[in-house]
Formats: sequence, C-alpha cells, structure tokens
Amino acid sequence: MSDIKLVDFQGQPALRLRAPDGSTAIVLLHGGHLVSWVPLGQGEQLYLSPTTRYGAGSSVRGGMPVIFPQFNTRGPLPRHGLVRTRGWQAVESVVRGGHALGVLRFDSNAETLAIWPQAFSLELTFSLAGNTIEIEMAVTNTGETPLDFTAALHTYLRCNDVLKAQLEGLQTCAYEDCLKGEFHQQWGDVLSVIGPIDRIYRHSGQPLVLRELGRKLEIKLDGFEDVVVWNPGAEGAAALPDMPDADWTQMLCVEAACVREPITVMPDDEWVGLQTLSC
Ligand SMILES: O=P(O)(O)OC[C@H]1O[C@H](O)[C@H](O)[C@@H](O)[C@@H]1O
Repeated sequence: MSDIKLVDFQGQPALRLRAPDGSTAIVLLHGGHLVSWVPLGQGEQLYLSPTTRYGAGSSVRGGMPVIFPQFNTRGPLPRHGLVRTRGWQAVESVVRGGHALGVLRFDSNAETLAIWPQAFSLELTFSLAGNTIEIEMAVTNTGETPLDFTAALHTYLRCNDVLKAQLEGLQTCAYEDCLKGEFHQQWGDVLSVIGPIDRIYRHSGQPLVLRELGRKLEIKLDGFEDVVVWNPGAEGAAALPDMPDADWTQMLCVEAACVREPITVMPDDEWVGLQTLSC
C-alpha cells in the first residue's frame, strides 16, 4: 500500500522511510536530497553540515545532493545543474517485502526549460532494509531530441576522522586530479586523505570500501562509470560558508558519477544508475 507520510526536517518537508527492521532514511523534497541513513543497529552513515542552508534556491551541504544535467562547472548551466536547488515530488512510499521504498520525481518545467531547453523526467528510488540502502536514479528523455547529460549522486559519507580512514577499490583506476589539472593512475589499493582532494576516477566495476577503525562501508555502483572523491581540506572548508571549519575531517564524498563521458538518451528512452551502500 502506498502511503506517503511527510515529516518536517529542519523546517523542510521530507519523506521518512522506515523499514520493518527499524532502519531509517530521510529524503528532503527540496533537491530529492537524502539527508540521513541509519542502518539497522548502527549510527548515522552520512555527513550533514550543522550550518547548512535549507530551502528555495539553496543546496544542502551534506547528505546526497543530486547532480543533473551538468557536473560542477563543466558546461554553461549553474554549478552542479538544475535539480539540487529545486522542489521534487514524492510519488510513492511503501513497505514491501521487508523493504521501505520511496520514490521522488522531478520533471522539467517552465523554469528549467528557460535555462536548458530539454524535456526530461528524473526519478529517484530509495530502497532500504537492514544494513543496506539502494538508490536508483532514472533519467527519461521526454523530449524530441537526444538528451545529453552528466550526473552524480554526490554522497557525503560520515567519517569519525578522515585522516584515519581509507578508501579501497580504486587500484589501477585512471583519474583526473581536478586540483592539479593532471591525469594519473592509482597504483596502491588504499587511498588515504591527508588534505584537499578532488579527483574523478574511471570506475573499474569493483566495489569500493570506506574503512575506519571498527567500521566498514561498502559502495557498489551500476551504470555510473566514474567515481568522484572529494574533500575540501582545512582551507577549503574554512572558505565554505555552510560548513564548520573543522568538519572536513568528519566527511568524505565518494560520488557515483558520469562525468568524463556524457550519457546520451534518445527520445522516450531511459538511463538508469544504481548506488548501493552497505555496512
Ligand atoms: O560546493 P559544491 O557546489 O556543493 O561542490 C562541492 C564539490 O563537488 C564535487 O565533489 C566537485 O568535484 C568539487 O570540485 C566541488 O567542490
């Protein structure tokens, strides 16, 4: 049975999903933005800035911003595209087969068409149970010309201390170092963060693991060809107005992305990407 229950989160309407086993997630209608995921018997897995702004026109710092149809400033559109700063619609919320499921949709409208003349429909499906959350992003071309886009699920993973964390699974992957404007290949299996990092990796297909003392979080991607790894470091965080200066040690963005080669979807066709987090 579909039964959409909206809650208030920081003054914003949000969909709260609760699986029968007690694991929960909260998704803001603003931006279709996942702001919390608490798996069964564990603590919060996402970083959310305590000083972030909420509401019309702003983008929430933390959680999982949805980036579409342009990654960062790689094109003429506003940074990170059109949908993280706009209202979405909750279209389904249901408990089925032990899972809590929530679906949010964003359709192109007069406002987006005025900036980007391409009709589209985006659907995000969140599926939650036990120690796992699956997030599916579906892009449908509802226009009459081919739709080219870049996109990301810009996931801010919570860290106890990023300086003591490591990310595994990127061994041999080619990457673009966006801070240096250089291209390299990752040799070791383990990536440690010691300061600012902004890299776009070509994903090898193998799962990634964020490991900290007493904690292991696995990230699986399907359909997303790239992985962006971002942390602003101390100076970068100090320059962000919506994040406490010291909080860069509390997060690491590991983003399911399609950046290096845009995706093309033909009219009436659909592209689907999936990100699965388990711990
Ligand atoms: O500050 P934002 O617009 O949310 O962007 C935050 C970050 O997003 C991505 O990770 C990019 O690779 C970074 O270059 C950017 O700084």
